[in-house]
Amino acid sequence: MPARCALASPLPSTEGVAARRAALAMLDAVLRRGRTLDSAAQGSRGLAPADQGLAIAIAGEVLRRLPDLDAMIDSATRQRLPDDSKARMVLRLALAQKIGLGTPEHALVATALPLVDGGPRRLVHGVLGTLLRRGIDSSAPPRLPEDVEHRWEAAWGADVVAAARRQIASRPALDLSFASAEAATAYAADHGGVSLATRHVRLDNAQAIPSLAGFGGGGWWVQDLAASLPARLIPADAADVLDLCSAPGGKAMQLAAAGHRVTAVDLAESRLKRLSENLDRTGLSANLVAADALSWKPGRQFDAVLLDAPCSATGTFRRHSEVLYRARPRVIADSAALQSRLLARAAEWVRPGGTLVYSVCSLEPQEGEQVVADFLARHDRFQVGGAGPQMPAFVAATDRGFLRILPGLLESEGGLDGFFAARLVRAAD
Ligand SMILES: C[S@@+](CC[C@H](N)C(=O)[O-])C[C@H]1O[C@@H](n2cnc3c(N)ncnc32)[C@H](O)[C@@H]1O
Repeated sequence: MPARCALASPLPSTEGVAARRAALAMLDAVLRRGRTLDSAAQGSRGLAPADQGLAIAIAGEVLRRLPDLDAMIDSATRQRLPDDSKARMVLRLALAQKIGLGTPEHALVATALPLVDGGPRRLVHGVLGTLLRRGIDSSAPPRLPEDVEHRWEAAWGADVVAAARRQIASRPALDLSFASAEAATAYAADHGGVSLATRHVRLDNAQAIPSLAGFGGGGWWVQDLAASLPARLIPADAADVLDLCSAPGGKAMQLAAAGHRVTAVDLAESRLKRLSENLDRTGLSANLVAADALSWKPGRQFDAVLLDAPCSATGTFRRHSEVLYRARPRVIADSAALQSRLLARAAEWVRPGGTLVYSVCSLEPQEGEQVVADFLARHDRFQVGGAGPQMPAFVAATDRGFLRILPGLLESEGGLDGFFAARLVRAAD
């Protein structure tokens, strides 16, 4: 039997309320105003670090479990609460803490009710009490939003959707990319990590990144293993490489560490500043250019061009679950249109016989396979080049020669972000 909640006497303390209030503000910014959780969290910088961390954790749990939380709430109300009503938001917050953070029931009630003071306090109290008394079964992995499940099932099949549900429920491992292969192997051995590819180490720990061994030394940077794959498509002998849409620079650092001469272009000055700081920390170098890739003219062609285009980022749904709510069909279509323009532009800077790599951290075929298929239909001097010799063995090219990383791959090792990449080779003149 589930424990009964002492609903008649919620704790009088306001301890923990500030964190919940901040979580509420973050969710409002994300769900109503389309912000990312990272940027919404900037608004709570005045909080004590522990409270801010708790607020982000609670908001993250809500975003991971929203469809299930809403189904629970709807099962306990006679009239459906509007999606953006405060009562629904506060109930989501409380239930997510119960399921995802194991918060005791008396603390849930005590921290939920002050959030609706002067508002629907009785309603929230009643619904929460009903649900807690009924008992919350969270044994099944969370469902993704219905439209996303339909879209991904049509594109990738039911098994991939089931794997995505399992992935969103679990905390992703931390992947580090290293400047040197030897350093990665030694780090994995010394710090209990696993190396799943050259220059890669996966750590299964939740330490803050700056407190990890070697952070100050700059021998590594944080980069999901899937995000490290596109740079591995650049041929080792390409001396002069253009990295378009480069910031914050995970791929630029890989390229610089592999010995390529890198020109890194990005539109956003603030993000280029982060790239510059990342290069400083790692002791790597690249020529940085703040420019719009759609209009910038480099004045020469390159041995290889990497275009890691802006996208819906739905492949990062494990760590940034809000992407599932932002990636509406219109957003995906607009994004695909921009990607097509950027890819056509990038192709102009590839020398005859050179390589063009296109990538997106998206699970939408419209932004991956479709963009490249449309490009190839209009650019007969480019052909698909396949996975190439630097790819880890667990990655196989698809029938069309593309790389497509889906939920379920390496699941027992902790999985990867969803990703798409294609290596295109320009015919020699
Ligand atoms: C997916 S992120 C790139 C991540 C980066 N390649 C890395 O490995 O860290 C996309 C980047 O494209 C940049 N961007 C968007 N539109 C652009 C444009 N028209 N020209 C240049 N950069 C652009 C954004 O500022 C953003 O930094």
